[in-house]
Amino acid sequence: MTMTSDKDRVVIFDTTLRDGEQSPGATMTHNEKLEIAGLLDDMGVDIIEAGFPIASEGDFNAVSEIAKNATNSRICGLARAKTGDIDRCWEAIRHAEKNRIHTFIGTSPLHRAIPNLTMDEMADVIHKSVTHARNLCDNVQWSPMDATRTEWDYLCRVIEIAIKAGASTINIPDTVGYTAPVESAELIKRLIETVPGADEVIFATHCHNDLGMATANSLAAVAGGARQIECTINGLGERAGNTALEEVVMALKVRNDIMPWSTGIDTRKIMHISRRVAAVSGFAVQFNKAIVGKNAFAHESGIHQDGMLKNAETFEIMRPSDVGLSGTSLPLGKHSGRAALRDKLQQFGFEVGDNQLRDVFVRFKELADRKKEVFDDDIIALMRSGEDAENDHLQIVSMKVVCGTGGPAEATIEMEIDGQDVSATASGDGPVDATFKAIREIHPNTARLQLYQVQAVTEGTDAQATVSVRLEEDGMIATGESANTDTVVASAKAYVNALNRLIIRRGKVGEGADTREISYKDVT
Ligand SMILES: CC(=O)SCCNC(=O)CCNC(=O)[C@H](O)C(C)(C)COP(=O)(O)OP(=O)(O)OC[C@H]1O[C@@H](n2cnc3c(N)ncnc32)[C@H](O)[C@@H]1OP(=O)(O)O
Ligand SMILES: CC(C)C(=O)C(=O)O
Repeated sequence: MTMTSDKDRVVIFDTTLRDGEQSPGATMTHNEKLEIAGLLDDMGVDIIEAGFPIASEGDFNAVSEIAKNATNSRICGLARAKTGDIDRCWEAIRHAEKNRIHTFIGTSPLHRAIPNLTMDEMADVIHKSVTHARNLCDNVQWSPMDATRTEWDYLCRVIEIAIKAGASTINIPDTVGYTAPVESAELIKRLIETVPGADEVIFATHCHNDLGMATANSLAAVAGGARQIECTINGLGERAGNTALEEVVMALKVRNDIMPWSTGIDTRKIMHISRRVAAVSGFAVQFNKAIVGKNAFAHESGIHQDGMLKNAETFEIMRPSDVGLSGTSLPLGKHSGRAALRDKLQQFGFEVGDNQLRDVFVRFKELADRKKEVFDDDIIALMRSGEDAENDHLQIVSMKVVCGTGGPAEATIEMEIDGQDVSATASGDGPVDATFKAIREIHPNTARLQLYQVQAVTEGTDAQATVSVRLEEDGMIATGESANTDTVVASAKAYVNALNRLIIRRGKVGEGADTREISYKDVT
């Protein structure tokens, strides 16, 4: 058993509802915020930054209600270095069992220029604002916004002022995602070594992902001595986003050997909250997003699928169940191999021998070359359309259909009949009618079309259509089915499948049952 002391514990501060909501277009409704806050509370987030109460009535109401409902998490509100902001924030969070005022001001030269304050004037504002917050709430966090572009001496000076005024958490924001891991670790380490009183407070890291380094910078800051990570679900946040909660939490769990710090997060709740945040914010998660992306536990290529079927550790460093997924997914596609195909067929109850597998695999690859993704239904349709294929009397070699406005459709079909190539061209009322007429020219018959049915079995414009055809001849019924991304091709194959079965039936009715001469047209 691993023993964890307080100094090894990393506090998770989630700001999905504040910085996350600042993403253009990510605004959440009151009830959605309450729902997400409930999920954060339930998954073990230590501190929820629920909003910026001065920003609007809506924000104030949401923060207030979240504060009243919280059961485990500490509820925090953001406030500028202004008495009015801080008072409003306190009003919203005061009913929480555990609360925090987070007040901030931009300390870098660029940000000092905005309110046009000298270094001394800003130092005074910081002293007054933190003191005011501390008089209201016994848990105050202070942030020098744009800390990573603030002069070293000034940064040390203002942090010391905030600590002396009563802040118990000092957050070091990399507001514009400018820092890099080595620098991030070094900055926190030097601040803790240099600033008087630093060892009595918790240092936090708040990173943005403008250069794609937010997760790395946050973990480096922890290595440097920070013990609070500010983050959001799915990495939602201003511009390129904030540090993703799921990434830092899982990194600390999976690589605890080199990053021996723990969090209180129940990681099995990650996937659910990720999906809910994506749904309510309208920000879909990119497919290849670490931990929560659709492909994070999916393997399409044959070598990987084969490895996964033999030992999941070959290509996965964490178990899907660790993040709340029921399992790995092995979607079939053009890069898949026989091992995964056989496994998928077995799941559907198809036990195939090596020869049949070889045959299905060839047709599967043909399909995968035409389709982006091969769905389960595609595989079932593929198996159905392949039944009896070896005994087929009539086989389509190629077909070309021209249709559109301004004239009847025309179909040219080339078929192989007992090793002989034959072709015919026919026109008809639409592409399917022309196709069936061309087939009838090649293989004349009196079979009546009883049923023609098209069904899209998979999604999208490249969906496979399954076509069913039922023929009746002298009281004998034969059905054929085929699936293809091209509905007309599926129709032709289904029709030919039905004819093939009819031919077999004719043979079975009795010797000489099929007395009609089958005339084939030679290829010209
Ligand atoms: C890096 C971050 O994420 S910081 C948080 C950013 N989040 C937000 O801004 C979302 C919520 N904000 C809002 O709803 C609005 O900006 C409000 C209500 C806070 C303020 O609205 P307005 O009064 O209309 O001001 P506006 O947004 O145009 O400008 C911000 C003002 O705050 C001042 N300001 C900015 N940061 C601070 C600070 N930490 N302390 C004191 N004043 C500040 C600016 O100098 C500017 O002042 P001015 O109006 O005297 O020029
Ligand atoms: C308010 C602060 C912490 C912030 O969001 C930032 O600097 O990015």
